[in-house]
Amino acid sequence: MTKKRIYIAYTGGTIGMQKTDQGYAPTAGFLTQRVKANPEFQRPEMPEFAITEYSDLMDSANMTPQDWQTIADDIRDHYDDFDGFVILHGTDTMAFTASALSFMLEGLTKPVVVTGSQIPFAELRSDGQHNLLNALYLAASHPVGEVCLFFNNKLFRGNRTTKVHADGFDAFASPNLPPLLEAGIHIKPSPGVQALSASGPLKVHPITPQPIGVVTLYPGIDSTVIGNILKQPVKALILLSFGVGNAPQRPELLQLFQDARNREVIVVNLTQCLQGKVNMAGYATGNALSRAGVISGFDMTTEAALAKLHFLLSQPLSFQQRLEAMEQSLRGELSN
Ligand SMILES: NC(=O)C[C@H](N)C(=O)O
Repeated sequence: MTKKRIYIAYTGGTIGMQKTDQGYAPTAGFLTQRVKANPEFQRPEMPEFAITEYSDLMDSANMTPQDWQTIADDIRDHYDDFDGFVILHGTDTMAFTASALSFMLEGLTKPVVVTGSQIPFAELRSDGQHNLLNALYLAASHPVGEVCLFFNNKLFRGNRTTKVHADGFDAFASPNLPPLLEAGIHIKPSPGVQALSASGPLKVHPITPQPIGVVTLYPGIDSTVIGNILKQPVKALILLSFGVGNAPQRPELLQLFQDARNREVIVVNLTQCLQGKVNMAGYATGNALSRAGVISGFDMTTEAALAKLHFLLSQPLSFQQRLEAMEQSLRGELSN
């Protein structure tokens, strides 16, 4: 049987870092050489793979929407020649990149698995070898046609993930959707969780930087704080509200949201709780937001909503079309 071929795009992150005087930083050539020399990656059960190391290896804290575009274009350029894709990426903004790629890659029928590590590949007790080995193996043996994130034995839908641990191996969670697969002694799907199924062809959408505000509500927050964010040239605001989508019911605050809507600024309501979804019909304090033109983000993560807003604002759509798309599931990113 011919072996599957997987394309590895190495963008940077701790997985390939070495210690420097200023702390960990990526080093050109180092990870690629270590992976190729590691016999585990050459086992007969493993797929063939090719590694492309990006010229500007980065700590993912430095990633921008232009970098999301570079990765998406790279996948497009190699799409026909490979059976699946593994993106090696820093963990800090991995959930943002996985979310952005999910929107940019429409009609995906091959797996794109984003992974990385908390300890560099070359160090003692690194989770890098384990994560990369599993990501490669799953991309070849369990080919789901969607953008996933693999970390610590779980394959998640990428746009459902969030980084929840700064220094533990269990760094990612998918609070509102169980993992697609869990890799224990056996590799098992989660009951009731269906992978996405597109029929292709692949279409890569452009994404450009967009001015988007994010504000976390807190008791007694002054309306001018929010008013000032809305005064900037923002095109959208993510409101991280209380509970099922509640905010202080103050006339001047509600007026700010109404004015934003009239100026065609998208205001999306997400809950600041880790789990559960926005329901603005639940309480008068949430209902007032919806009457002021705030739309629901349901159970999207902040990362998914931020990436989706970038995506929608980068497409030639009307304000109304963007509002509607925000409240619909485009790539399995929300349940409404
Ligand atoms: N574990 C990591 O990869 C963290 C690193 N700062 C990054 O995001 O690139």
